Amino acid sequence: MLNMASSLGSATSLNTYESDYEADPADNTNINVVVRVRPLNSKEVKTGDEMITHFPGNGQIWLEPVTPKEKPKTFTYNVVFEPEASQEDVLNHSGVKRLIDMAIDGFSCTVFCYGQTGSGKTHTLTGPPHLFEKNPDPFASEHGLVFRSFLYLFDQIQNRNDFHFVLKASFLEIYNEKVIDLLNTSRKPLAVRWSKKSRGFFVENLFMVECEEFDDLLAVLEEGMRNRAVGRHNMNEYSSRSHTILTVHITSEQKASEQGVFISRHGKLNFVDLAGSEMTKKTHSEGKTLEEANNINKSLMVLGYCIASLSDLKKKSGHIPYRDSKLTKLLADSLAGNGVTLMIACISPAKSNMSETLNTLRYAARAKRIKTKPVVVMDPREALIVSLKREVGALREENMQLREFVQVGRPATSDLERWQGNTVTNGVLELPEGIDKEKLEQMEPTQLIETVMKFLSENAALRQENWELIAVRDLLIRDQELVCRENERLLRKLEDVNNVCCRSPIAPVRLSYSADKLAKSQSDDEIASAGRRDDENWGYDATGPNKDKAESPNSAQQIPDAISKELEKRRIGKSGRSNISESYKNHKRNNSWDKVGSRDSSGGSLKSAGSSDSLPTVQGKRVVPKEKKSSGLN
Ligand SMILES: Nc1ncnc2c1ncn2[C@@H]1O[C@H](COP(=O)(O)OP(=O)(O)OP(=O)(O)O)[C@@H](O)[C@H]1O
Repeated sequence: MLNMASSLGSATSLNTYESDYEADPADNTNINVVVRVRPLNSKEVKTGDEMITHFPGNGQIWLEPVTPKEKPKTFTYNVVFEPEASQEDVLNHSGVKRLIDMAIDGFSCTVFCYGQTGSGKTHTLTGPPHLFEKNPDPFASEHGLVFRSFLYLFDQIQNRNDFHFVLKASFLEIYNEKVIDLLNTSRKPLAVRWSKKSRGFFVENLFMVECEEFDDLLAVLEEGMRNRAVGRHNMNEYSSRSHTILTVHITSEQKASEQGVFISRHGKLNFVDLAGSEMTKKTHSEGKTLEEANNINKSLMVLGYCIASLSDLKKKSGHIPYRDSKLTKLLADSLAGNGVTLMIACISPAKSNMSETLNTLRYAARAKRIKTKPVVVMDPREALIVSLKREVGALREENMQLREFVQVGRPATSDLERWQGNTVTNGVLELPEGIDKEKLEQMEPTQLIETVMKFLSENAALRQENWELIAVRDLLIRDQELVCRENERLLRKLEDVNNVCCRSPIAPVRLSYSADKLAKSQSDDEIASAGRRDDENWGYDATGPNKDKAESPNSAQQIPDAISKELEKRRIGKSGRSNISESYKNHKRNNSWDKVGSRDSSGGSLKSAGSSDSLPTVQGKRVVPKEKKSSGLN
């Protein structure tokens, strides 16, 4: 494979290309441009034409200067395919596989071949025309990118078991500025119209063939290839006299819920074989061929203007003359819209074609600067609801985490199921019970607005609830810090008291035990329980002197004042804790959480959170989560 290594094998050019494709498709993406150089043809070899193309690697190509005074002209692209590159190399290294993957995911993708007449555009896309005559051999090594892409497409589709795919194909040509359906033998010109809905041009009444199997797609390719306009001129035996667009529409449906709700995406894969620009003097065109050549050159010129304007940032916001030709109308979306585009610039290596080759390389360099903004094609209503549901899902997740943090408890299982049943998994909308996709499509605009409004208000309510929960969480954190500080202070004091008591002859030895115990208790809960133990030890009830103190060896009267004071303070600490419980009681909720708390007797329930089923106060304000408003779609 002669110089393949220097271009294809050069990791930089390939890696650069592939990393471009791996970028987030939602970001602006440049049109990817690769160059394919055909070998010298027999005529050129016979006339002793020289090769002027050189391949230094890294996606570079340079052309020998015609005169010694001139400098060599160097261009850089994503990949350069040298004359020895095979059809399989083009499939594997042009980035077309990535394009097919994206089309399956719902993007609109286009591969187009550009170049002078006889430079190898048709050869690259479909292979030589004889492949489609009589009984085509499906295993011929000359099959081009389209055939190989179909195989790859079917392979990929078969690997995606969770999707249901519907493939439809159309094949048209633009011949002398008329759009002809290549799958309809009547050859009646079709109109190109603007669709308000899709905000793009489309061909009216274009025949679409549903393709269940690979053979169906192949049949479309063969039929179109047989019907397209081909002519003969001085530079090409089988010269395409028209631009052709073969489109595979890929509709994927993914099951989104057990209720039989599906989310559908509409990807598209266009293969555009442009007719070659020609110098009529060189091709010796006349009569019909001359008229064809003029039309071809005119539409390519408009395409050139569009590409030049789109690649120039200053002009991009201005007028782009898409409407000046049928070709640019139909390619508008691929060039600057929501699509992903790959341009294969085909060139001849011969010195005799130097000026055309230079033109093609300049054209390609300009196209490389164009950015598109790929988006997945989805029903706008579905897309809006998917994004709202995703937001609701995120808020609910946050809400649950916050509830757990403030120990309010998880929502009831039934609530959880209801929520989870309506979340968005892997970008897929799970529509609520009772609403199916068909219903959604039939919804009146007012009904749809109502639905969206419900989602919005639910989002707002959840957000509000989350804010309140955050406030409660912060309060609890502050409270916990205070209790900890109080703890430490008490421990220090108790140690002091212990020291004093140890020195005193009336001090009970057990005090040091209490102090040790307390030193171990870090949390406020432990303080409370340690307090109880001490109280028992001392025969002292936290709420007052023990009734049975007479029976106790350590009556209240025996407690030194300092210790009594400390214990009193401890009750303050305890009451600090119980203040929170009190405020929980004060703010008993009247929403579904109540039920959760009362129903759930496990660790996360309201009861376990301070033996109360109410919420705390924040700066004297009641913190009561808004009663959960159901959107009706949950
Ligand atoms: N990479 C290649 N390897 C071998 N032969 C090639 C290659 N590219 C082109 N050819 C041959 O060169 C000739 C012209 O190619 P092709 O018809 O594909 O050119 P084209 O650019 O489509 O021309 P036109 O614009 O006139 O339709 C064909 O015979 C084709 O088989």
